[in-house]
Amino acid sequence: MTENPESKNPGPKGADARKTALAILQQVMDEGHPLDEALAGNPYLAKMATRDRGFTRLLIATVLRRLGQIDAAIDHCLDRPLKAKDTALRQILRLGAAQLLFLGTPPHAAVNATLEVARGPRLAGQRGLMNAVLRRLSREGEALVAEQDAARLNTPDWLWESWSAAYGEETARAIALAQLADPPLDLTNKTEAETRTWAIALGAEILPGGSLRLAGGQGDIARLAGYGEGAWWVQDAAAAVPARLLGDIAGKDVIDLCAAPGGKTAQLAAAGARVTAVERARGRIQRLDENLRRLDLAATTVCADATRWQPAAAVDAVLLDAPCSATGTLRRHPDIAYLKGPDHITTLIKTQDRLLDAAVKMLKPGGLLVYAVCSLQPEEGPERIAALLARNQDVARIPVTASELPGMEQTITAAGDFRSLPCHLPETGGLDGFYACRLRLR
Ligand SMILES: C[S@@+](CC[C@H](N)C(=O)[O-])C[C@H]1O[C@@H](n2cnc3c(N)ncnc32)[C@H](O)[C@@H]1O
Repeated sequence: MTENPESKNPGPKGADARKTALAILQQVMDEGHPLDEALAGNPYLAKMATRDRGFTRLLIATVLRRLGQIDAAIDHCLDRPLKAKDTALRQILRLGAAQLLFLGTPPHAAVNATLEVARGPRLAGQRGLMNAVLRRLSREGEALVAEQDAARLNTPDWLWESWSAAYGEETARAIALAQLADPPLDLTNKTEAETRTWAIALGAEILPGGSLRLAGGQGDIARLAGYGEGAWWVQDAAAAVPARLLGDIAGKDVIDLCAAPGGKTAQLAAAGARVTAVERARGRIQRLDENLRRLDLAATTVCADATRWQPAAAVDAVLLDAPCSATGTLRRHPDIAYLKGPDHITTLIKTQDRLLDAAVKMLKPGGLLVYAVCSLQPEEGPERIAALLARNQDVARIPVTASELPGMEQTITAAGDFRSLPCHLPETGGLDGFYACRLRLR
């Protein structure tokens, strides 16, 4: 097959993984549930053998990541378009196509197991069509895929247009292609001095910035060396940068706004700050507390809306990791491309502005604020900062310098902000798309 990052994967023998994949895909694509929630809420997935669970997840992720290519290939094999009401037929064909075109599943296994999913009276009349399309894909699929523009087809128009305008079409293409790959697993060490020790124990690569990188698909991370000891936590290498931009915070009072599940809270606490972590979602605060307990790190946690909450006294620094569209994390959350859209951004930027105004009010004179989002959309990043600087002359940007991010210099913008792209550090497996800006209250 052409330019496939996925390895040959025959999948399990029975149709159970495919049936589970179908149920989850329908929840996401037909009912609009976030993929993480659909995965977590599925009663069969947790009971599957590790290998079958891995295959099910990969199958769903491949359909979502390669949706444009898959749909174009299916449409090519149809004499007339599917009816809008034939949603189950469409999803089953997508699952079959993902196996045939991208997962290297042997054709007879992919076709037979996919048809098995369609057993039962409801889809009985459509099995002939499914069989014909899947068999045609197994014959012509490789040539079809070779002709396709993967970057453009798999990127919805709203993202393509936004990325092309913000970064240029060549970079938009590189971003789109980088988002197709299964992401690596990055870890942040609790103690910088132990980075090499844990890199050796885990067989991990040390990235610029100090994150440890393992291949993706590790399964249960609690089985990895160091988890039980609380030596590290999972955090993309780009997500680890914003907290570092606060510099030496040992002994300082730092507020972490929008804190759960606590990757950045852990960084701040491990750096020796007195941390107050503010999070609106009670369930997520519990997760944050559990994470800190495992890591043996301390922070004061507050369940509150950060746009209204104020500390008893102004602090030295605030880290605001604002809620955002998360379009920088499509390789981990490929559902976002289809569940979010420009309307969401319009709503999110109002919250981001309110959070920024609240965060500035928490600072002592001379205090630092780092604003971060895991979004590639300029409206949620530099445009929010431009708007803040225009309405509040008491804050000024403190540009990030190359000496602060050795080996990651390409992530520093002309204005001195941090802007990572999924196509950065390609030789090591890319980065999540993050934006961060550092400001000081005069
Ligand atoms: C991007 S996530 C934060 C990730 C976290 N900083 C980390 O590093 O692990 C955004 C978080 O903001 C929370 N949130 C959204 N709006 C909020 C608000 N108005 N006040 C406090 N928390 C909020 C969400 O519940 C979510 O947990």
